[in-house]
Amino acid sequence: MLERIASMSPRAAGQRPAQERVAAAPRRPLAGEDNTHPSDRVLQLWQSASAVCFDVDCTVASNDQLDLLAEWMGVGEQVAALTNSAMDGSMSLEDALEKRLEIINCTPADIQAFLRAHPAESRLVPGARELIEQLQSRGVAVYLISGGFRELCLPIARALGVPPAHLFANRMNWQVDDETGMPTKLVGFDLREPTGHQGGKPRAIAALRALYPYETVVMVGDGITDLEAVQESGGADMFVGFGGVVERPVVKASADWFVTSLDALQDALPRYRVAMIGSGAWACTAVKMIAENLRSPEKGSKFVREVKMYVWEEEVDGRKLTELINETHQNVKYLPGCDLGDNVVACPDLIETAKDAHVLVFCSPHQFIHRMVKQLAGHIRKDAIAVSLTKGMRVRPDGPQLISEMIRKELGLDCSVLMGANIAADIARGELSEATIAYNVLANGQLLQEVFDRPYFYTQLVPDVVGAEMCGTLKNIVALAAGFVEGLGYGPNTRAAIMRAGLDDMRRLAKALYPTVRDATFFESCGVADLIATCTGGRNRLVAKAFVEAQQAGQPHSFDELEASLLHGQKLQGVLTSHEVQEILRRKGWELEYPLFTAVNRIVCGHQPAAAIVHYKAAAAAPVPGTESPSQSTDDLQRLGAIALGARPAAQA
Ligand SMILES: NC(=O)C1=CN([C@@H]2O[C@H](COP(=O)(O)OP(=O)(O)OC[C@H]3O[C@@H](n4cnc5c(N)ncnc54)[C@H](O)[C@@H]3O)[C@@H](O)[C@H]2O)C=CC1
Ligand SMILES: O=C(CO)COP(=O)(O)O
Repeated sequence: MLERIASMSPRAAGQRPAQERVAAAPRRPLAGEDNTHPSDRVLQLWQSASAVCFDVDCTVASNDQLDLLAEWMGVGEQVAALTNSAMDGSMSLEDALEKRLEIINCTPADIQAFLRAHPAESRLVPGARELIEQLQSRGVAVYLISGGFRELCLPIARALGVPPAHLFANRMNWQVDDETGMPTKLVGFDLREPTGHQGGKPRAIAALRALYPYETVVMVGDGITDLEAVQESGGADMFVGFGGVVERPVVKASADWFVTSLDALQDALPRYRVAMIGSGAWACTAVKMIAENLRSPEKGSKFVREVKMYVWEEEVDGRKLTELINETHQNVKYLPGCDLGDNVVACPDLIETAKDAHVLVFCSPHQFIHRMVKQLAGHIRKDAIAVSLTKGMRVRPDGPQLISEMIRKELGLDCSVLMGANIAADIARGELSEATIAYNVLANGQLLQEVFDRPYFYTQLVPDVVGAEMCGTLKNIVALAAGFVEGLGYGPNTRAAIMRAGLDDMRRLAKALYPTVRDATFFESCGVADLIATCTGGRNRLVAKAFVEAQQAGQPHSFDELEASLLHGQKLQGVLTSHEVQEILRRKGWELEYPLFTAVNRIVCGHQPAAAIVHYKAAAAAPVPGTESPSQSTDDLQRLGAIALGARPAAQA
């Protein structure tokens, strides 16, 4: 991720959903060709722009500000003639600026009075603020590059939401009073600014490109100095001529695209497609929220209304599940009774679902993701972004691989995660819930907030993808422990003790495997809140409790049997995760360091009875039948409290 540097950095290349990137500039329009409609190539460049530079006077501000100041000072006509000469190219920019300042001859007090009398908000070109807002919300860097003066342009930048650091303009030179040290008289302008010279705009753009890896830069402006931006190497890739305030024939003839309204540029911005990969209880709840957002009129200019959902096809009551969903707008098997919305389209074809999407939401049980990702490779947009709602990991010979890592590696996409205290069925009913969106690229996290945030679903941004994902993954093991103690009939003290011990294992293991993980992440929704929600209301807890109760009733059932009978097709993640995590602990020789995780795994594997959970340290240290457990030394047992607790490992009892 590229962190924002003084709010100036672009998103990392390839991490922003946008149309396909094109590096080469479009050909110059032929004489007489109609450039008032964008060609495909021009549209492609506009939609893939990583930075857009706007001229100020007569482009985003509805007049030439120096002319307006001159009018205010009573020398309007003389100055306007010089302005037009410079914009048409019949006089050099330096000369025109110098001469105009000489005529205006103002003081700082005159400028302040002028700005008070002409508030910037009332001088914006219609649609300028909205266009800039839309570009910024898509992660496009916006700059103002003016041949005018900073003193006059700053209020315009502020009114447009463009940071001062994104404004390139000339600076007035002031004579300073020797007595007071205050500026008094205008004495020309600072010639060191590139914008004070012919060819200054392409130079300013080249300087930006040297700093940031912008692939496509577009210049928008009304004058000949704006057109220069594409005429020198290192400058912009495309020039949009703007004739909404003044129409200049040379500019119109040479622009790659000529518009008279900024709305035309906004209308041509790409609208993002969102696709959901998964159709279980949480996937359906999430797609319901997404669909609500995509239906709302305010989102219409930015997102495509329809959201495709990949459904693992199966038959329900003799009908295909996808057909049932598309007919009833409900997933009758995994989230019955919940209206997903008429803009959700169920699709049994994974590639068909994902191929056009700019935002790919992964929410399948973790054991299926690797196969899906392999299938998708080479069939998705290169500029898409991904977010994973899946809680789980994969273990490879060289160590663990989180789902977000897998997506990033196999598909080459930036992948954020959304994790939190989110029991699907409760949120589907509209009950208030919170989630953490953990991002690598801030702008992508912000875009995801627009996709997910609902009045009953608040998201918080956290820059710790691995930390959030480790929380979501590991808490499923603790939830099994919580189910065991509940099934055993223990009260709140014991349940809280188990949750605390689990949180401790979670935090230490996350940090041991990924040293960048932040402690603060454990206080977010993805951390302690999800732990509480899952340990008190989730499916892992439910099935673990039933596991104990079945044993106590003398009718033991395996986890697989209980999953099938209690969850009706929904998938338990905790048992698989317990095995995966234990494999990591075993390989690293860390089994005793994480006693709650190890004890849960011993119980899940049948090496310990469920009752051993309340002596989890002893249970973790007990020998595993048929193996040489490294945890059998007296020192280890004493250190872990096994002897102090007086516990006798079940296998030996
Ligand atoms: N249900 C919940 O409350 C929450 C679940 N999660 C996480 O979200 C992820 C997805 O869970 P849910 O949406 O709840 O799913 P689910 O457990 O309700 O449903 C299982 C899904 O897997 C699909 N499936 C079955 N066999 C498949 C196969 N061979 N290939 C591909 N798909 C297959 C089913 O069609 C179904 O859509 C999990 O990692 C879970 O931990 C996260 C937060 C809340
Ligand atoms: O992750 C969850 C809640 O945030 C759901 O957990 P379960 O899979 O145990 O239901």
